[in-house]
Amino acid sequence: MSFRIERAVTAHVDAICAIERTAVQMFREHPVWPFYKAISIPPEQLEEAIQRGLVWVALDDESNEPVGFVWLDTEHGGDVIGIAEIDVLPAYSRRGIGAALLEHACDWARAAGYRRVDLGTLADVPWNAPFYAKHGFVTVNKWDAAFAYARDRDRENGFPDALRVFMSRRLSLPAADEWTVWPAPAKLNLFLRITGRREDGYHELQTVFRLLDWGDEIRLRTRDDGEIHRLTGVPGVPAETDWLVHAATLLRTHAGVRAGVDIEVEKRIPMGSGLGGGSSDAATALVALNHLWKCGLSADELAELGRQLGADVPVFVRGRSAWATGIGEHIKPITLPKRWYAVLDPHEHVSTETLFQASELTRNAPPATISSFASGETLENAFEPIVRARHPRVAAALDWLGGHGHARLSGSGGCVFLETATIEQAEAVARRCPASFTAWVVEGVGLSPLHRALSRHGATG
Ligand SMILES: C[C@@](CO)(OP(=O)(O)O)[C@H](O)COP(=O)(O)OP(=O)(O)OC[C@H]1O[C@@H](n2ccc(N)nc2=O)[C@H](O)[C@@H]1O
Ligand SMILES: Nc1ncnc2c1ncn2[C@@H]1O[C@H](COP(=O)(O)OP(=O)(O)O)[C@@H](O)[C@H]1O
Repeated sequence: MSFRIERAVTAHVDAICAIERTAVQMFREHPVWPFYKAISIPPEQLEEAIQRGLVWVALDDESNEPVGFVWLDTEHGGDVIGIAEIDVLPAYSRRGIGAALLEHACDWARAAGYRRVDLGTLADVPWNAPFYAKHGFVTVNKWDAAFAYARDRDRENGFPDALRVFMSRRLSLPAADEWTVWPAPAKLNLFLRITGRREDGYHELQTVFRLLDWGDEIRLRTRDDGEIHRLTGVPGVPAETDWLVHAATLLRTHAGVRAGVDIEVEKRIPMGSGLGGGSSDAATALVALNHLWKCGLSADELAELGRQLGADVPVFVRGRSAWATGIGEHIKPITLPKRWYAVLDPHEHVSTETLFQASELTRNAPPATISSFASGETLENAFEPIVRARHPRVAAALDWLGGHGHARLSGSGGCVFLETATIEQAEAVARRCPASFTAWVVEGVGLSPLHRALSRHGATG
């Protein structure tokens, strides 16, 4: 039997839950059984982890069905990542599938700049602690402050503490000629008002950019020959027009760099959706390559290069949820409460340029204030009436979501969203989403995942 490891997709959720249910039967005779019997993987949490690219499956090459999986957990924070779960169907054990999954996850974590992988397991089960020990994990003092988070979670779950052992494996940073992995987060515009038009046709606006803990994944590997190659790309976007390539080329020229780069992208942010995917990809290329190529450009210089690429690029370069004015380039970081979002994709490409040209667009709105936004008084999006009139599918998505709370359009659309105070509320809305739309749940963040990655990779900027 041969197998391959791939990123899990939403369609794998049921199979993964079934693998876990089958694998747990191996503990029937173990004192931990009453606990394991009572809990199982929450499918919604698994789906969110899959959408964030944190789950991989081992697929049987013949059946193409998952026979094992590994799930990483970023809750530890800083440069530490956790293994939330790893399971292989008992019928497929002793074929190296578990080891391959473990190595795959550790390789990804290393490329993403993580310096340590932690896990909690059972000391006395041969396929638990001894298996991890064979793969470079060492048992740590479980009372160490670094494991307080894991101990708390065990306590919340009622896991019998005496059976638990925590293990860690150190990871080295990728060498200069190895692949590195960088996030390109999406954004939502929590409101958008147009206050004027400049002589060059660009519009003066006010908006709040909320960065999300979800987005595209960019892989970069520097080259000595100065060439910029996009190896896997954005469907429907040729390399010559890809913002990633534009950003890399602009930085290389501006900073007089001799090196080049290989680029791969895993596109998750729908294009032309108002979630800023192209702009964020460009910002990630600028910020990550500034580090990898050792250009030494300041955040101001990078943001200015970003502005030359597009109005939305600077906020992603700065990496903070922000109040923005000008054409979107004057950015003031803003502290927003912890919130989740149910985001709906009506599968409608909306042209930003066409909307900005619409005759019915309100271009002379009075300026709003941060306090009018914070009080909930200013939450409108100037594009919404026009998008509603021109794009019935987006209107239908707004109407459906509006049945659950205050539905909003992001940027020029077509994605729409609803803000909630708890993850469960967002999940409850996403669960009921009609099949004609795609819904998912994302968390808003203050600091961009790109900048967290930059710190992990040892940069200060
Ligand atoms: C509407 C917003 C809100 O965040 O986002 P999206 O819906 O695109 O995500 C942005 O303002 C979009 O920014 P971005 O997508 O970077 O715009 P650009 O590529 O610079 O410009 C695309 C076109 O939109 C128009 N444009 C853009 C920004 C702006 N402040 N005034 C404009 O008039 C210009 O006609 C330009 O030709
Ligand atoms: N790396 C990229 N990712 C997404 N879109 C890109 C990229 N490079 C170029 N584009 C082009 O930019 C257009 C706008 O993309 P995007 O930023 O996703 O939308 P929006 O501005 O609505 O948030 C796409 O339709 C696509 O043609």
